[in-house]
Amino acid sequence: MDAAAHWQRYQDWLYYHEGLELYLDISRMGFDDAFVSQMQPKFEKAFADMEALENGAIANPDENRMVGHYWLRNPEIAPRDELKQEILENIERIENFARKIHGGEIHPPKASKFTDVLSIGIGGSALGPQFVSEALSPDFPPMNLHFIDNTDPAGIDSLLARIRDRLSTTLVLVISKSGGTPDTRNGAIEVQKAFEANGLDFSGHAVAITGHESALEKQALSEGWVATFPMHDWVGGRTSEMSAVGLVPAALQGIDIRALLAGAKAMDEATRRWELKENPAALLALSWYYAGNGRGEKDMVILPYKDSLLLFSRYLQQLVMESLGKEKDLDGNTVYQGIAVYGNKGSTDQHAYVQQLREGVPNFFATFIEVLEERRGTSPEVEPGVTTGDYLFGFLYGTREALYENQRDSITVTVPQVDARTVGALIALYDRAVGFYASLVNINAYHQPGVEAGKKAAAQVLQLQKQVVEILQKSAQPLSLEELAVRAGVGDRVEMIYKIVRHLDANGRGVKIEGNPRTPSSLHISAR
Ligand SMILES: O=P(O)(O)OC[C@H]1O[C@](O)(CO)[C@@H](O)[C@@H]1O
Repeated sequence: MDAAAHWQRYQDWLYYHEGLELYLDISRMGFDDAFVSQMQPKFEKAFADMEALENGAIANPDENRMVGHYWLRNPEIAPRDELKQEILENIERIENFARKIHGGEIHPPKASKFTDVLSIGIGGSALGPQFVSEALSPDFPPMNLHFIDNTDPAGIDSLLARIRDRLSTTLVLVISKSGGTPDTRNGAIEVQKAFEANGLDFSGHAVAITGHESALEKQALSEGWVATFPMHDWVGGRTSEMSAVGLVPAALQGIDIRALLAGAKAMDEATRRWELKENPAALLALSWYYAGNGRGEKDMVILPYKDSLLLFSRYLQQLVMESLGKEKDLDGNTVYQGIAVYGNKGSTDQHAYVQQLREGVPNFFATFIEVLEERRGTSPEVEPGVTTGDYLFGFLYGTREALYENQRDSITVTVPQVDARTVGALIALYDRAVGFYASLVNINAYHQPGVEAGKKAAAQVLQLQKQVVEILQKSAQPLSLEELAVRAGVGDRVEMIYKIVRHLDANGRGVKIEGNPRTPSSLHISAR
């Protein structure tokens, strides 16, 4: 294609949202008109599916649930009046809560004001708040926000060490839709113990954001925690940023949650259009389908050229991969769907993996995110007539060109600046695109059956660990791994038994291993 044809294609496919001043350019994806015509009927179905979903259909058939995150930013479209009222009241409650916390009206038991927020949650109960905080936190926020998003003891220690001096003025958010996720529960228990060890009453510091009647809600109510906020069963974890899950931490950090919701609402309106070219989420889904032949054959590399959008790829990783990574389609056929997502930020990645993107295995398509505003205020020159922002801009378009020259396709999303409205719009753009893509490939985007397998297997490992400890404590002499496995009734799982005793030994947990680690079969295991 020559330069004039490129320019024409750019104009033919350019999407622009006037209110949001957002551009979407898919002209560097190599599809042709025949492909678009062939996709048209699939899109008719995707638009119809989405309309039904927004109207309250059971869009998540496996869990028999409505999918209502779109109502959160536009309560007017909620299918029932009581839902609408509840959403509106919650937003007000969250704003009032943040105001009272900031003003000291709600304060810690032993101090006049909360200074810090510690958010404990994982997956959808962490990634949205982390992304939004990184993108939008003011330089000097009214409260510092910290996260525990793993059951990693060293990670918890490190965080607690950093806030030790301010524990007495730290507000703890425990965020879990199910209220039973072990990682989150463990974090909460350890933090509660840290409070107690410092003579502090945890319940006077703790807030629960969780589903109705979950174990977490019951605990919060019975222990008299500072507050509880609801997470509705019609909001999925990975699309919960605009529920209390995202809004409470954001409001506490001083982020304009009304603007976040307004940006998402404006994008939702745009992505309700049935004309493919007028619907940015449909254009994204079309591009993804084209890139990977509707089978996820190419990975999605997300490259925001802006430090504050660093966590966007991590946020999208869960949104896209947990939603689209499915073994079965809606008719029960085995399809192994999904799109792998990774990314970091430009131009930093230019000095890391862009080498492979340009010259290596062509198994991806890139998405550049461009922010027009360099910074608030003017930029000094680093060379005559050139700013650091010019370099960032040059690197983005240079990389886009270099990739295209080597037959690597890309999408470019351009936003005017990073603010609450644009971030809300970006979140809404991608969650709608995921919904459309799921319809195109006929899968349920709103469940995550695969996650359960790992959780069940982990529970079995912990059960086996208890058994191993008991057997060793009762045994008069050291046992070999094979003997231990047989006594535990799992003669075929010697390797797992080995991993368990090695873990216990390494952590001084009452197990001793003697012998040469190079030949595990020769080892002798005993209770310490
Ligand atoms: O909010 P919860 O119930 O603790 O779940 C956390 C995350 O765990 C998952 O269920 C996967 O294990 C995600 O879908 C979810 O976002």
